[in-house]
Amino acid sequence: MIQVQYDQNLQNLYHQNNNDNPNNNTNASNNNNNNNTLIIPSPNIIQSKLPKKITTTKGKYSLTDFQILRTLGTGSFGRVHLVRSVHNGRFYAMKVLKKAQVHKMKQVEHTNDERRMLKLVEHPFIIRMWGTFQDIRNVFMIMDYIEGGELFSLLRKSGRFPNPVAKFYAAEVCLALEYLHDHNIIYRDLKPENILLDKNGHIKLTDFGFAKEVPDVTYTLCGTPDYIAPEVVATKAYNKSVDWWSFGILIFEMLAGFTPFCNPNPMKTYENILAGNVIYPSDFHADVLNLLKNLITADLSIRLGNLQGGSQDVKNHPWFSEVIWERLLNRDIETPYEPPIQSGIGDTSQFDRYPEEDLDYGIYQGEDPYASLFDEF
Ligand SMILES: Nc1ncnc2c1ncn2[C@@H]1O[C@H](COP(=O)(O)OP(=O)(O)OP(=O)(O)O)[C@@H](O)[C@H]1O
Repeated sequence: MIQVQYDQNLQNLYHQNNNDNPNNNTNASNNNNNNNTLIIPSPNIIQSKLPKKITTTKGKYSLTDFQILRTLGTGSFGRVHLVRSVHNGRFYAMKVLKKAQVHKMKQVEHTNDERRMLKLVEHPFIIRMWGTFQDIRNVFMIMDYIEGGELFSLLRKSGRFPNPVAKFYAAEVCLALEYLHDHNIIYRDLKPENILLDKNGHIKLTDFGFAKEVPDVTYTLCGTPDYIAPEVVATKAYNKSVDWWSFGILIFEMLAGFTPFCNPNPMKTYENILAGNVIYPSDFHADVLNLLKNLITADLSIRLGNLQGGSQDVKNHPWFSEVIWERLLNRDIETPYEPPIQSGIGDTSQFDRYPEEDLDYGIYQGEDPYASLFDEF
């Protein structure tokens, strides 16, 4: 395990004097008791809350605009490459999904959802997408290149994070989730692998492969076993509350170095989730213990984030009492860790090496049996 140096003081994140904090809710410790109203999902389909941007980047870019440099990560349906624009010399991440694989795994709808949502969301802690295109075999998404690597890698190198460091990352994730939920988007795949660190050490949520615009409830079983909420495992109707469950698992993992229901066999993991017994390490701070007990709970009438106060209940929890949310949102704070990278040169030192394979990109002639499925790309 490598010793990672953090700035644990995080002076800009926290108030020296709690009275200064406009968000400091002195009743915060009671928030679970006072607001324990379950938000009943509306049966009516409500209007999309996503911004109505008319700009479309379809057709604006093509493969010839980019030089492919190396693989940054692989996924179930393709891979993500570091690429360089031949026009402006800047680096981008290009996610490539194989149409045949996406179709075979019944992920066509999720892939179109991912494109649609990434095109529309705009938030400091969410990845930005610039454009998409396709050839006969693949669909391509061009995103900002986030040089600092995955939070997952930092966590594995560190073993676990000190309380203030975990709190910093959790607070930024909380703002990203709040934004998505305000726009009726459930993220559904929160985990350290999908949280990237930018060159300054701020988070960027990536991989919207399971994100969905859901005004009320949905049923699809998706996510990553260790992080899936019990109502999803039990194939019940669920809503945004599943992200707050995963948020609890994320905080637990950052502080403990492992997830609470982990088992090498995913079926056992699901059994553990349904049984719901969490053994908390004895060194967990009382505040975070209280927060986690109100996030990692199958009881939706007490799960924080799902109550009348929504995300505000989470932000007002005593564990977050020092956080100045406006400054955090403005990135006007010191981060606990700055990835050791040289900015602007496409430094990939924070990413694992993946075997490179022959690429079948850029073929436009021939039969494309999936052409009609990816119209928007
Ligand atoms: N914008 C980016 N900048 C830098 N690296 C990225 C970026 N997007 C993705 N990556 C890297 O590629 C990996 C895979 O990306 P992503 O999770 O989006 O692919 P996926 O095919 O949906 O994966 P999975 O099947 O695991 O869901 C990420 O974990 C990350 O390491």
